[in-house]
Amino acid sequence: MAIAATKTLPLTAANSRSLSSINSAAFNCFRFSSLSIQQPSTPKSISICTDQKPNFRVSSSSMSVQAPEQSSPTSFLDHKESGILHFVKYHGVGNDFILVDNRDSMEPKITPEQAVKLCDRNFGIGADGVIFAMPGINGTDYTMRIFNSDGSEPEMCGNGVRCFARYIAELENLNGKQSFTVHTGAGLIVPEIQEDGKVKVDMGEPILKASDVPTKLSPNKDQSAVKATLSVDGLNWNVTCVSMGNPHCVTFGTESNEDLQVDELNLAEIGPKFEHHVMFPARTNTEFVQVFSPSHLKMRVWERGAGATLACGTGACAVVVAAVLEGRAGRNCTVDLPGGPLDIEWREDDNHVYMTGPAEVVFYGSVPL
Ligand SMILES: N[C@@H](CCC[C@H](N)C(=O)O)C(=O)O
Repeated sequence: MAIAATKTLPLTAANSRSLSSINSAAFNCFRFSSLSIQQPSTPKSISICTDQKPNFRVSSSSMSVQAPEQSSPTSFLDHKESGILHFVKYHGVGNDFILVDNRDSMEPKITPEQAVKLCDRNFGIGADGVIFAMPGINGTDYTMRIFNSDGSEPEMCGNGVRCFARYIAELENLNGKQSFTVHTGAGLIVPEIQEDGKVKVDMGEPILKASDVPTKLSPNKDQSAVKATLSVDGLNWNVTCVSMGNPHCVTFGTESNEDLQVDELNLAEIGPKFEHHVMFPARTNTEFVQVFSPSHLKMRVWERGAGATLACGTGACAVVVAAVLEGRAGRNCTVDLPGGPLDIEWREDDNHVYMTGPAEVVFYGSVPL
């Protein structure tokens, strides 16, 4: 698949609509030729583009740059040529997604096969998944659907829904409203954009009933699979299975080694053995966890349909639920992931899990389909 415009294409201020009001990401703006894209500057080099004051800078001496023009009212996000997919790439602590404006249809603009190609890190844009912003159903403001990088469709994505919230805030004038409702395969999810730009998400209640996670592991008396034994290649792992709408298998260690050193794990070798284990009929995401203190955990993740990623939001939620159920941590934790930390609270009064973390634009682009 030919990528027409990705990270390297020229930029225009015409596409800089309302960025300053919606996030802290800094953008350098360029204009030459008819192709357009925005690209974040280095984090310390702040150049915010607004419709009022276009501000152009060039990072490469080989680029030919025209004088700044007044921004047109047409946004980059409003372009709708047929056969071209406009997207914005976001990441949430390193878990990266291609966001697609699908608000005019309940049919995803690309197929799972196209998603696999776009997610390819060598031959495509590169991402852990593709997320579609769709019209709301059942009285919700929006619907979020996602394809994993292998083309499978999960029920939910925690880092993805934070990116989704920031994307919606960029696409629409929310009139000061910072919170909205999102229908997902995991039910109702409610993100709220905070003043510092981070997004706090009501992730709903965890599902603990083993058959609903789903896992075939023998359930405890209360139907949960907490501190169950999972045999992988002759090694007995202690696992707790939690669904946050999507399935998670959380482990703090094996029978012979209760305290994992997560950096020592060969994820690429053991991850797929958990993902495709016969005990998980819908496959599973797996979190390997190290406990620093009752409020500070560290995890690495092998995701269903995406492999080793830098972060998993639903996974971090499942980890805190499992840690509480196993008596290893309290209900408020910081979870360190390879891409950065997330704050997770499993609230006692409503049984909901709340996740707080960042979501950032990486770049804007277009690709022929
Ligand atoms: N990274 C996501 C989870 C994405 C879905 C997952 N791979 C699955 O198949 O369940 C997150 O941040 O939650």
